[in-house]
Amino acid sequence: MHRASTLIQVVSEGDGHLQITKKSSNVAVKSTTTKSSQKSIRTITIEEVEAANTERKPWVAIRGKVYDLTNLLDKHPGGQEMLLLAAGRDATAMYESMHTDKNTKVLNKYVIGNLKKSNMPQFAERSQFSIEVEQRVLQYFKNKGIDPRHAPGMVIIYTFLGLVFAASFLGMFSERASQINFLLPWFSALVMGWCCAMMGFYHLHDGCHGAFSRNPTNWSILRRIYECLTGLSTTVWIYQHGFGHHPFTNVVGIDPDILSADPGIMRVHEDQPWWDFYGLQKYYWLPLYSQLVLSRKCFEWMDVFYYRAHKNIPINPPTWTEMAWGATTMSVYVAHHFILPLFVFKISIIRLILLHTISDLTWSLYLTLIFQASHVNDEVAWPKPNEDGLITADWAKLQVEASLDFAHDDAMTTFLCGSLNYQAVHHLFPYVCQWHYPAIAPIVKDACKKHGVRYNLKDSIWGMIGAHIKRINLFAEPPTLR
Ligand code: HEM
Repeated sequence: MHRASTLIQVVSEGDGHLQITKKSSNVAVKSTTTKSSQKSIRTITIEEVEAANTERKPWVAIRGKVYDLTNLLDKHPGGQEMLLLAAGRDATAMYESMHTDKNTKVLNKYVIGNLKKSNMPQFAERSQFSIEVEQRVLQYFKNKGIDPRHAPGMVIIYTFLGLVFAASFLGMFSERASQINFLLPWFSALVMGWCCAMMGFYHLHDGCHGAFSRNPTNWSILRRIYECLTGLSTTVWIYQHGFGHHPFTNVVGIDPDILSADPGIMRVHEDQPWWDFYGLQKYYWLPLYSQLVLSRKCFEWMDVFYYRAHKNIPINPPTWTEMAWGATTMSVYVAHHFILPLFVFKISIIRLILLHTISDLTWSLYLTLIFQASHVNDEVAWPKPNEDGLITADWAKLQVEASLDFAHDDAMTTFLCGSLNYQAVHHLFPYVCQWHYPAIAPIVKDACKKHGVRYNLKDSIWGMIGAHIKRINLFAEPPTLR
């Protein structure tokens, strides 16, 4: 949960003095101190932090301070890999959404300086709502005597999806399946697409958020299973989703999950300038959503190895371990997705391409509709930083208000959406296992009611999809006509 303290910006002055500016939601206090009175503190630029993004020099900036994580690498309870992915950037919002004050006390041992100026938006001080909702949710787990990540029942779902994958794979490619019914391989391709989307909600989501058990090895196992079976990179997903979308939900031009670049593929917010082709978005959004998986399969490894960035998010140089994992999981994927069907099951290349296409289209549409619709609609908030890069509301409030929940208490919808119908709860507590969302949602809703935070909720999934289509159609009109 969010652990914001007073914002501190330290700006080095040419005369050897440090100018320290403290900002809170209501006050701005200025004080000046000399370098000699703060011997260990030096001013570090964001460019220096960005260059320190490797195992040999892993720095990170959080709330105006810069930390050297070298001595934390082997001790981090969340594992070395996660720290190395986060290094070389201002990771304030991501760090605060996953850690507590207790963790920050440990982190303070590694401070090496003050950040001159961040290049990422900063959120306002923590509100009473943020403090209370966290305390009450953690108290719930304390009363139950369980860790928020503890949910052994998830293994049943992971295994079930693995079995569906195996069955649909055989249905798509084995000779026996087409002998049973000539339509069976095509139906199996649809099931395979659904299953891959579901593995995105379960294996990928839980593994990358570290939301299943406290053991980073288990997170890694989930990630590698997903990569082997689907051919997609979980590393890119951690950058896009974990370091981009979650900390900066719905911030136009910053949240990489929302199609809001200029010129972007779609226009979903008034701050995006108008281009004539947006007039056609009410026709092309569906085909656009349907190609997501294919384009990711084709291009995302280039983001890691060639561009070293995914949209606006810099990607760190991959470690040897990461490269070895990438090579292994991709080999497994190519072996079972292409070599086995072509050379063992002896199906034609055209048939292989058609079956994969059906599977990928189903997968893309299922996944994209759910994650786009729950953030892109008229009901949610669209936080906007001011000229100083400050977002004046607190992070926790905006996480709730920038999400649209749907179909609470419908267990089947919860299963089919990987609990993302509890989107606000997921955003507030990304490290809590999804198994617990239905139980903690009433606590969150009650805290929202008490503190006047808007909780957006639709009765059914169709209500949410309807709200999404309405927004797409609205922004397909030139601004002057609306
Ligand atoms: C900016 C990047 C990060 C920094 C600087 C950081 C730092 C820390 C620190 C200092 C601690 C306390 C260590 C201790 O008590 O000895 C901690 C704990 C932890 N971190 Fe991180 N971390 C980062 C990213 C992550 C990520 C991306 C994850 C997982 C996805 C993660 C998962 C954890 C977990 C599970 C704990 C234990 C929490 C607990 O005490 O209950 N961390 N981290």
